[in-house]
Amino acid sequence: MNAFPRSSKAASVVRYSEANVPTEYGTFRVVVYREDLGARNGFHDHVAVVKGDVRGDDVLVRVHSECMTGEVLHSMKCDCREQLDLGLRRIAEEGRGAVFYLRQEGRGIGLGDKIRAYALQERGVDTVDANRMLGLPDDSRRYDVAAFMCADLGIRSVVLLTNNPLKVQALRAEGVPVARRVSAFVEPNEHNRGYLIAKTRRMGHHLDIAALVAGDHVGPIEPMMTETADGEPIAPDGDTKVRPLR
Ligand SMILES: Nc1nc2c(ncn2[C@@H]2O[C@H](COP(=O)(O)OP(=O)(O)OP(=O)(O)O)[C@@H](O)[C@H]2O)c(=O)[nH]1
Ligand SMILES: [Zn+2]
Repeated sequence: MNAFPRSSKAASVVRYSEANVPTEYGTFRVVVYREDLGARNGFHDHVAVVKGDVRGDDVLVRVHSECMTGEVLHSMKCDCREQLDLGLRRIAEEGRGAVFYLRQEGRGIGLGDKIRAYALQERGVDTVDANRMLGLPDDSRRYDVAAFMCADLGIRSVVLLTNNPLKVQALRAEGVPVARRVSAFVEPNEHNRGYLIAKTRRMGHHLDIAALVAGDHVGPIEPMMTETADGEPIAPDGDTKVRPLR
């Protein structure tokens, strides 16, 4: 049995229900993990969207945080919906992997405060400073539930689809072996370019900052990069299991 998660909060998570769900990317096993938030706060239903037999090593995983505006309203202020689609599509292509859909809207501050932050962003404040002006953390997300899901599903190590180095670190801190990172790059649009620049400059996201700032087409160079467990970039053909993004 896997040793992770390390955080004690995951003690309040149970595998609650599961069923097959057909999607436009094929059929996935949808497994709901219910997190008990205590008598006053109810619960969160987090979801593992699973393809194939994920027991073992080097499983392609997208750990995704809820974004109601992007995913439901098709807001163009962020890249969340396209990244969720990318995750499902890539995992369907691999025939094996999982998207963990975590209910931590707005990098953990919730929808109400994310929209307060958006109101500040309308006045020119970037995504990080908007949270700070509200007295809220830059990013208060937790990854213990993702670690719990990995252990429960028999995932021993992951190939993580993300641009966010903190996500890699946070998962490792929870004891999840991240074998390497694969870029979750999606093409920017006129509304989310500033947001992507802020995430790159201020949160260290692995994106092509020069092209973003210049307003150029952001090409597929960076998405073809992968990293070793130590964060060293390796050539895309260094590992044939994960194909470069298109
Ligand atoms: N507070 C705040 N949250 C935002 C803003 N824009 C998007 N979000 C939230 O940011 C989160 C993005 O989650 P992810 O796509 O999983 O992760 P990420 O940190 O962007 O890293 P990637 O794995 O590279 O996508 C979601 O919870 C969104 O609701 C914003 O301007 N302010
Ligand atoms: Zn979003």
